[in-house]
Amino acid sequence: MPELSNALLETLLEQVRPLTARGAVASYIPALAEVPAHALGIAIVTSDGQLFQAGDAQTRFSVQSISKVLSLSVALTRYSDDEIWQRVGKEPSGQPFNSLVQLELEHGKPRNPFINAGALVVCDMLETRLTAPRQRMLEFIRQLSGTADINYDRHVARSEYEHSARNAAIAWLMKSFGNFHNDVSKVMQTYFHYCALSMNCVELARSFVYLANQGKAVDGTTILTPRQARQINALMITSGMYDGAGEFAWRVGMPAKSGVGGGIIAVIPNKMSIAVWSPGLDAIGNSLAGTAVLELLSEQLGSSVL
Ligand SMILES: NC(=O)CC[C@H](N)C(=O)O
Repeated sequence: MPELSNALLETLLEQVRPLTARGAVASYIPALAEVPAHALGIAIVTSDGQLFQAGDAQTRFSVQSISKVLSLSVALTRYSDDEIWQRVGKEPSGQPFNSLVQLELEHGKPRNPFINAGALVVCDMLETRLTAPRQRMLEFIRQLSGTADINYDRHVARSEYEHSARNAAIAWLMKSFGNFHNDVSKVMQTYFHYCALSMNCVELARSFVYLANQGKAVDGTTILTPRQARQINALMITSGMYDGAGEFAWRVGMPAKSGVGGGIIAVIPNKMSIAVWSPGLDAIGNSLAGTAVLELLSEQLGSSVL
């Protein structure tokens, strides 16, 4: 296995760079379409704290659905397992991330916490038990990343709120089944702010080390139990890439979570956390070049979980 180095990561980025021209930047949230389409970055933080990076690893972008892992993690510290899993499932959806069809058929219980419906239920739970859920998330991510100036991109959050018909439909449908307890627009605002967290690859890779390190953050603090960290990794393998989870597992073989901002966070348990960013998306909404970099990396390292 080759040694990890910044030079190795540079080489991988150069190999996939042509793909940055092929993906489509998300435009259904207008503010997301304003990003530089050809950006490409990667950062790795190993479980013993080494950092490797290449390309646009220090440019912040909208983490979008990567935040669904963070909100679930906070929920796991405030709710018992039973309370969470009676309201949201653990199965892959096989459907687009913002689909309504399955939700109607399954009586308002989302398949998993990593599709929009599931994350909205998790935000609804946080709204019930936290006095200031937005502030709590900022404190959480600042602690995980060791970076005090991480913030929400209010322009992106507002843009999402102005184009929220589908998420609102999802939330109201769940409310009609009794699986949504708080005010819909209040919870959506929290959800959109979480999606609008603005972070770079280095900050993301550092933050998600807790999933590679059995629940312990970079600074050694316990965030989750080893069992909870393993369970989140399991959910990421089966549902982190939406209806592309099977293809992604086949190509890359790592637990991962994508966002329509073009970021992907991936984990090799007990070894490292990896953040990649390239805004061009495939038809499912996963970063095209980002997936390709992770595929090359897993081949190069000969190391994945599968
Ligand atoms: N896949 C994503 O990143 C989707 C998140 C986005 N904020 C939405 O709700 O549609």
